[in-house]
Amino acid sequence: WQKIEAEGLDCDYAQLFSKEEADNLFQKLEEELVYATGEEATVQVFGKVYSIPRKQATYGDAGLTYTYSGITRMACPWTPTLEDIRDAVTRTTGQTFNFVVVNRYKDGLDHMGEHRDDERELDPLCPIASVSLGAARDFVFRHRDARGKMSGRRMEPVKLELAHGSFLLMNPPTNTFWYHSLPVRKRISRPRINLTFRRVQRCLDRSTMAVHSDRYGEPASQS
Ligand SMILES: O=C(O)CCC(=O)C(=O)O
Ligand SMILES: [Fe+2]
Repeated sequence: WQKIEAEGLDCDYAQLFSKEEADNLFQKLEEELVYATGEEATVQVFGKVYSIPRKQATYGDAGLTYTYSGITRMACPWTPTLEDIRDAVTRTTGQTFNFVVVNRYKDGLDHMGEHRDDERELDPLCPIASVSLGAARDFVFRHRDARGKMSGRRMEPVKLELAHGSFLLMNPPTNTFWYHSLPVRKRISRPRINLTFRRVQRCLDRSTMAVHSDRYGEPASQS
């Protein structure tokens, strides 16, 4: 295990699967997973609709939904491979998860803009567990007070590479103080699948849900 720490940032990183296991899981997920299309493959930013620069799917326990960037996603029922990975993550962390967000990046042009996973329906005490399969990609954390020209503080971003078969545990309060992104990397031609296991609380009053506007994918720094 590798501990990744900064002020308000607390993560653990490890190689969870061997290359053979990870190859096998990637292949099975390519066969099993169905990605969102239509309105579910879009985000809304200040009322404008954008398609996301990657493919996305949500799986989890029956009846769970998850709202971000103005769109409510229904959980599809767990697939056998997602259950296997979820159970491996639970054995490693001692935490249970009822939901997973899947992101598939077809190559280095697909990316995810800077955001926090701070939706109201997430259990704030539960870490977010991120499993990466396929092409290794850079992952960047930036402190909320060190974003943009007018930022009050100079704090170095925290950068790491998420390898094939790797596991990143983002512990509280990381998601309160740090934004994260998966920047464009033009030289990468192979696909990557990322799974973020979460604990979602049921039946939140809609009026208490945060509406998010910063996840649609830009700006992304270039390699
Ligand atoms: O692909 C990744 O590693 C990041 C995914 C992510 O941040 C998210 O799903 O919220
Ligand atoms: Fe995220």
